[in-house]
This record gives sequence, C-alpha cells and structure tokens, in this order.
Amino acid sequence: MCLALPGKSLQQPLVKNKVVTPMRKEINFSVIGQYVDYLVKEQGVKNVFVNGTTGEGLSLSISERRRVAEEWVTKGRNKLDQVVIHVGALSLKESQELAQHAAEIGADGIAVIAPFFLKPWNKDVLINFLKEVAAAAPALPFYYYHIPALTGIKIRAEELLDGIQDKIPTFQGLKFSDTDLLDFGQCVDQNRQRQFAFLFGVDEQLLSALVMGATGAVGSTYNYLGKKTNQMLEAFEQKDFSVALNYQSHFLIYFSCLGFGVSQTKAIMTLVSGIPMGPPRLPLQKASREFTDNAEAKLKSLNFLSFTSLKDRNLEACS
Ligand SMILES: CC(=O)N[C@@H]([C@@H](O)[C@H](O)[C@H](O)CO)[C@@H](O)CC(=O)C(=O)O
Repeated sequence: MCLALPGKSLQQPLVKNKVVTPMRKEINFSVIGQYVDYLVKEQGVKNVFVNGTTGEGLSLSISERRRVAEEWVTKGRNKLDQVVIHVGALSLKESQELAQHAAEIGADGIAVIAPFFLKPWNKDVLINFLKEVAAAAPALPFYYYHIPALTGIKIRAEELLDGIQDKIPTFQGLKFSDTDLLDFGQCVDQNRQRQFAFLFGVDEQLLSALVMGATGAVGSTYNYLGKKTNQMLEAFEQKDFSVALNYQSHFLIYFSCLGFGVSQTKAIMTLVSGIPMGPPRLPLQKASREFTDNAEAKLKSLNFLSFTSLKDRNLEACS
C-alpha cells in the first residue's frame, strides 16, 4: 500500500499499500472489491501496490497475476488513485507479458525486482533487463523495486540510479525496501532535480527515511496502519516531530512484537478488517492459532478491532 504526504502531488504518492492476495484453496477474487472499500474508507489509503512481496506475486502463476491485477484495477476504478502492478519475474518474457498486460488494463504504473536466480552481476546488466521490461509498457511509469534481502542482488540503488533515465525514459523512481539508509540518502542526494519518487519500503524506519527525503512509502503494515501512518505523515508535514515519532514508535514497535511476515499480515488483516484473507501459499505457512490469539488480544487492547466478538467471523487466516 502506498500513502501520500498531504500536499504532495499524486505523481509522487506518499503511502502505497502492499496488498495481500486473499486466498482460500485458490485465490479469493470475490473479496477484492470489499478490500478496496476497506482501504479507502477505513484506512484512508488510495494507492495500492499489487502482486509484490506481500501479495505473494512470485508465488502466483502468470495467469493468476494477470487476473489479480485486473481485479484491482477494475474494483479500484473511481475509488483508488493509483494501482501499481509489480511485474518482476525470473523470465524476461513473462515480465514483459505482465508489463504489457498492466498497460492494457489501465494500471497506473509498473514495478520490477531484479531477477534473482540467474542473477545480473552488475548494474549495466540489471539496467538492461529493466529496460527491456519497461519497453513493453512504454507509456507506464516504471519503478525499480529494490529489495536486496530477498533478491540477493546487492547492487546499490544509488549506483543504479546514475544515468538511468537515459536508458529507461519512463523511469519514475525507486521502491526502496532496504534498511541501508546511507544508500537511500545517496539516492536522494543524487536526485537534485527532484524528478524521481523515492518510495520507502521498511515501514518501521519510515520516519527516518522521511527525514532523509523519502517522497512516499510502500509497505505491508499500511493495510491496517494506513490511517495512523497518514497521521504520522501529516505531523511530519506540520513539523510536529514529537507527534510523528510517537506514531512511529508506538505503533510499529508495538506491532513488531506481533511479527511482520506475509502470514502474520494476512492474519492481522483478517482480524482488523473482518475480510477473510486466508492463509498464504506454500512455501509460506499460515499463522498459528497461538499467534492469532495473541494478536487478537493485543489488537483489542489497542482498540484496533471495530467489532467486539470475533467468534462468528470467518477467520480462515487464523485457523
Ligand atoms: C520484506 C518485506 O516484506 N517488506 C515489506 C515491508 O512493508 C515490511 O513488511 C515492513 O517494513 C515490516 O517489516 C515491504 O517492503 C514489501 C513490499 O513492499 C511488497 O509487498 O512488495
């Protein structure tokens, strides 16, 4: 999910939500409309990032990814501001197919991770790969999704940024999911004309990244902390740093006790929204009953649950 700083143009939205992909045995497409409404009305989140890490994009088949993207674009029409589709894949052909598809269905942008099995070993090779994908959707804003802990590709974002727009004219910015704030700061520093968006993807460090010049945030916790994070962004804009810090520490440090994996996110979202997000797909494991009971108690103590009894609700993610 992606949130936007008040006052910033939507070209550079501040908070994007990384949506989960609702599942039962198969993907549960039927709840995506309800999910859109929940994000907009309850969390104030109008920008989404689909088929990313949180959405288990790399665990879905190509046809599933196409259908999930279609569903978000269709159900989000006239409700969401931006739907960005992650189209990264190990196969260049598949990535291009997904990029082209994103353009055809009217998505607002695409993002791509580095291929991580047969790896690009230097910046030029990585840019060549990204360039070929971007060329399949020449009218769509393109984001490089930097997540080295998961891809194993250690090419620094700052290095990649140097001269990238000459190679990829649609390059719009970075989704930076790494804790290396030195690299992040160097990216910001390099962007003197401020033409790129820097969407930060480590939610628990967002405030530090804002101080360093992040123009947006993309993360899993905005599924249930979107409203709170928007309040933090507003406090930051108003230069009310102690309030901003309070939001950052209180909520993220508290939630970090629960855990931030995809399974946990799906279970927490099921509890908080009442929408059955289901278990994740193998190789991930569903959250344990112990986790869910613990999470439910903590959420209740924080007044995060809008309903008093969960007994009758469909808690597939939790059982
Ligand atoms: C490794 C990981 O899943 N990182 C999350 C964060 O939002 C993360 O869940 C959060 O910072 C809590 O650690 C996002 O950056 C991932 C993401 O953007 C995505 O779903 O594509």
